[in-house]
Amino acid sequence: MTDASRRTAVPDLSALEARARTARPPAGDEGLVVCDNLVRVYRTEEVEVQALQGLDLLVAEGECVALVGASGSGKSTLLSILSGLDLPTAGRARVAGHDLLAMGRRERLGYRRHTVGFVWQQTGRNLLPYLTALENVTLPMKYARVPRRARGAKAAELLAVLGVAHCRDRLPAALSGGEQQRVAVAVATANSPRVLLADEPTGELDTASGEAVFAALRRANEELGATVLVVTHDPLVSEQVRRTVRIRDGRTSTETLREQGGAGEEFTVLDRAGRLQLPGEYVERYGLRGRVRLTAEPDHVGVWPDGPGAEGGGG
Ligand SMILES: Nc1ncnc2c1ncn2[C@@H]1O[C@H](COP(=O)(O)OP(=O)(O)OP(=O)(O)O)[C@@H](O)[C@H]1O
Repeated sequence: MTDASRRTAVPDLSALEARARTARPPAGDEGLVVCDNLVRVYRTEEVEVQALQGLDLLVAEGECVALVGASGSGKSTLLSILSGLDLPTAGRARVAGHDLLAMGRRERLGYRRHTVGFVWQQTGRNLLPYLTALENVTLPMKYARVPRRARGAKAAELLAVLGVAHCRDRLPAALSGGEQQRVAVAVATANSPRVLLADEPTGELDTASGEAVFAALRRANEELGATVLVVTHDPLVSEQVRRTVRIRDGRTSTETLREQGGAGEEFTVLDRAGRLQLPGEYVERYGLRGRVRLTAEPDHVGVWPDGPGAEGGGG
């Protein structure tokens, strides 16, 4: 088969682009967390910051996903939106059937109480300093009107599952940073949320404490059934989860999928409109600037630098 005939045997690029634009996953197979072209613009009097610039993300129920990316790439902004604390400027965000852009006050309160749990990086932000570990864990259940006896039993069980039963009657000030974060995971999972969000939960900890906190997040995922999204700069965390999503300039750019104990395979994310971000390393290596030439091959798409003799010069 000649190169030319090979090229005509596959759909041309505009057909592929049109197909990607209209592609929608079948109803009911959407994933527990769905972000579609999510935009968040912060406006102050002097500046406008586009923290999220059309971010797409699909997370299935039961996954444990690490979100990584350079400082300022939009990770915390995404987590704030998913937690129901912040509102996106445009796009679509659904979590467990809740439309995060359209929720009223009551639904938002219920969402934050029952559907999502949150662990912050700063240990002091997660726990009330004047309550013991056990009391901290029972508090969200009190707001959710769980009967008193059931609250105590569930809180004690959670602390045991997360390896901090010995901390139950101590105030946060009498706990190590790692213990405080594990108690924070217990607080965040007290009302059995479908989704547990954690923003750099091991960021302030030494390696051993970080490992213990990550083990607690894993337990929340594997034993308590929460879908976990964890923002992290910690390779210890990102290398131990099956799926790591990299955010670059307010968009999901690459994903690494890893089989247990194995090396990861990196994928680039294609959004629903057919757009993708080439890794900076490839852009540099092949001198890709401004316009590039695309070729539709039978089993792949080639990207070529524009310019004389470009095709065949490396793509
Ligand atoms: N309240 C705000 N007002 C204005 N700009 C903001 C606000 N919050 C975040 N930003 C900006 O939005 C962009 C994304 O910030 P974000 O905190 O989401 O990034 P990040 O990836 O979590 O960074 P880091 O890893 O440093 O925590 C940054 O440029 C930041 O300065």
